[in-house]
Amino acid sequence: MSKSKLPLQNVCGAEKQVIKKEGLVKLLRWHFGYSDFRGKQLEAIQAVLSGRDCFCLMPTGGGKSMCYQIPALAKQGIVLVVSPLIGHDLILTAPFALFFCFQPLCQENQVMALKEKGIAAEYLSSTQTAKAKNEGTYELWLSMDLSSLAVLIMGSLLSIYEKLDSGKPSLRLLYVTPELIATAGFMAKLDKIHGRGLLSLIAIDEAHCVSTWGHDFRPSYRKLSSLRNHLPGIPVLALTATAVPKVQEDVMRSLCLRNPLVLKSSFNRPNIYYEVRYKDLLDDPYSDLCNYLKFYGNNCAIVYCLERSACDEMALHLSNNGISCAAYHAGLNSKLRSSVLDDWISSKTQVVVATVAFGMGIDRKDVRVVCHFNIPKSMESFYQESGRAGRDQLPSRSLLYYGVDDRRKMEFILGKAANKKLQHSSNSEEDTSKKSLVDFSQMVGYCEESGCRRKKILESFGEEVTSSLCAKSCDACKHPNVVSKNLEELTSATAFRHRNGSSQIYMSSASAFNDVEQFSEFWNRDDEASGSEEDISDSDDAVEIAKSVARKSKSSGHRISDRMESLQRAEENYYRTNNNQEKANKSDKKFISETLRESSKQRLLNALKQNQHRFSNLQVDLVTSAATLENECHKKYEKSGKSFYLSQMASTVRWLSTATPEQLHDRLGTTAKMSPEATGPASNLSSPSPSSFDPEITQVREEKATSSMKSASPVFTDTVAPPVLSFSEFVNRRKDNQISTSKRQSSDDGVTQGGEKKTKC
Ligand SMILES: Nc1ncnc2c1ncn2[C@@H]1O[C@H](COP(=O)(O)OP(=O)(O)OP(=O)(O)O)[C@@H](O)[C@H]1O
Ligand SMILES: [Mg+2]
Repeated sequence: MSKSKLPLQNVCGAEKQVIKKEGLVKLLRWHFGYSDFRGKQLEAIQAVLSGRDCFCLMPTGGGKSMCYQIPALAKQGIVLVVSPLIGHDLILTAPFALFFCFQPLCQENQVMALKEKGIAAEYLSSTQTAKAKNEGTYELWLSMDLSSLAVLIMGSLLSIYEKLDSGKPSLRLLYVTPELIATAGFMAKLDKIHGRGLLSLIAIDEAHCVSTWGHDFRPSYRKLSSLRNHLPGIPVLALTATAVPKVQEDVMRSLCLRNPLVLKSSFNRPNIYYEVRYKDLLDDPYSDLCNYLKFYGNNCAIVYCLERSACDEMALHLSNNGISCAAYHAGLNSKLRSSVLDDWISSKTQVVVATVAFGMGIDRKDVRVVCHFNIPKSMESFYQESGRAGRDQLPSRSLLYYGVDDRRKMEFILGKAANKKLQHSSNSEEDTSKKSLVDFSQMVGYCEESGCRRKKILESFGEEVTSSLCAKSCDACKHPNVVSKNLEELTSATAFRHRNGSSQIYMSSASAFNDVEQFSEFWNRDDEASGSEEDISDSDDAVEIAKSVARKSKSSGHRISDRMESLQRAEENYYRTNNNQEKANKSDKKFISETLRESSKQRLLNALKQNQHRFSNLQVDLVTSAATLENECHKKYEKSGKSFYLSQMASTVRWLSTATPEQLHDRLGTTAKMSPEATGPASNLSSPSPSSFDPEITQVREEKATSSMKSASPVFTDTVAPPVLSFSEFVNRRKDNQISTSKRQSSDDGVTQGGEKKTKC
């Protein structure tokens, strides 16, 4: 509902004087309905209103936008808000991307929300796209040659420019992208507006993007450094939620802030409970996640996976288990993405399974669970992504599934990216290339070291805290015994894999990663101007999505406490079972139950089904094959115990995702036959053979087809099958490994943080 304006003179008096709190609170209440300012909001607002630069670090969902929205209402003039594009949201080549660029949803979203409140706000460029779409001219745009297109776009921009040029523009907030700032035309416009004394503040949101040391560096942000000299006398407000001390300094220097007021709130998100579960110790991580999500009924969740194909597979698995969910990633066409998002925002689906490209600018406040099914690339990314939970400040959860193979895979990808960067960069950039691996090691520490998880997050941002701050709201503080038991098991169960060559799966198959597109959604952002097809949000999506967000986002607050209670109970049960199991294990550590064996067979069967498209030339009965593989593991590890059996099981499941038909054939022995056309190399794997007809396989294919899934998982053509060692071989290797582990630990002692024992395997 539109509201009349509060007279500005009552709020903001003479320049360079501290603006009284009462007047600002009045604006906050009047326009936004909030009773008081949060955290450092008031200080930031007062600083910029008095003409001072300000660097403001506030946690995710902390309310940074308010720090420039209130000044826009309290003082005459226009507030220029710069915020980034989403990942690779450009579909056209650079020059036209400036105009066609798909405005961050946060801009669209914020502008619409502000307009609904009667606050005059605009964003430049995608307004034209939206208009064109509404007028049915969008298709026409796409078919036009570039010069006519440019003329048309420039014409459309004029309406906003006209507003800016009018004697006394009523505009309060103007949202733009850094790319637009870098153009001579727009800069000239800004000069004019500034010359007429109409610019009151420059706000740079997500300011960490300016730093090559930040987790989300964007070259276009670098160009913002010229703003300070170009527009003298205008205060600059830099805002971010994720910047370690080094990045903070880099941001302030790069943006040429002068004597800024530096405001740092704690990064702590007290309403988020942090937990890590270990894939290598779970019978079936997929089922575990299913059970976890089921406790939430219809609550809202995001599950992040590393690859698009993994998103598809996970979404299929969750759906098959009765969870309403859908996959969302850049590999889907824009219509499908739009409808997936629409359904999630309107609560038609409960869970979105997505790559990390999903989330930025989607201000759904009531996300109760954020799950990372693969380890994120850095603590900053993890904080930002997990921070999408509980923006309404209500209890929420972050759950990370950690797997040793995932860690190796990520190390490989980051290493490869760093090498690639080094080849194309100067020596001065060498440090930043290596940085990604250093950042990642922090994330590994979060998973593999004991001690409070919250403390680790906060310390990674340079914040010193005591564990008591956590108040048992992470698994390590709430269930320390279970966590240390898990870490011990993880160490012993995976130690031998260090030496038996399983890491070769990634190291020897570098060619398999040539399909970088698979991963570029999370690491290739510094390539913005390339016009990559990695557009997670193209124009029509952006407009529709933002509208949906504004229209349909509804909180289900009153049901949350009930659900949190039931989750609490479920969690207690989980740990009780775990504790009981620990006791049971003490009495008979080696026991591998029939139930466990059955679920292992099922797990192998699922893995075979998921990878069946690559084994299409192999004549096998899937159920028999699963049983053969399970039996092989059981024979070898029956006497050595459950952990080893589970570890081998996990290893075999992963091996199935990379093995060639020949390798599987060799391992299955007489239970499998190669069809005649399979005698050549793995080149014909993707063409289904008529002889491979199997109703079960066909059903899986159909399911995949109907859900528009792509069988895009990378094919590792030269993988090495992990040998199933005999028990004596295993013990010998383990002994060797323990010796090398103890050597490594003694050399590590000097660098172990906080006196905590390292449990890296
Ligand atoms: N003083 C306040 N009192 C209550 N709610 C507030 C206050 N200030 C902001 N909010 C609300 O908090 C939510 C998060 O705000 P905002 O989007 O500005 O967070 P942010 O710090 O920019 O987060 P992110 O880092 O994720 O972008 C919004 O719904 C906003 O309306
Ligand atoms: Mg924000």
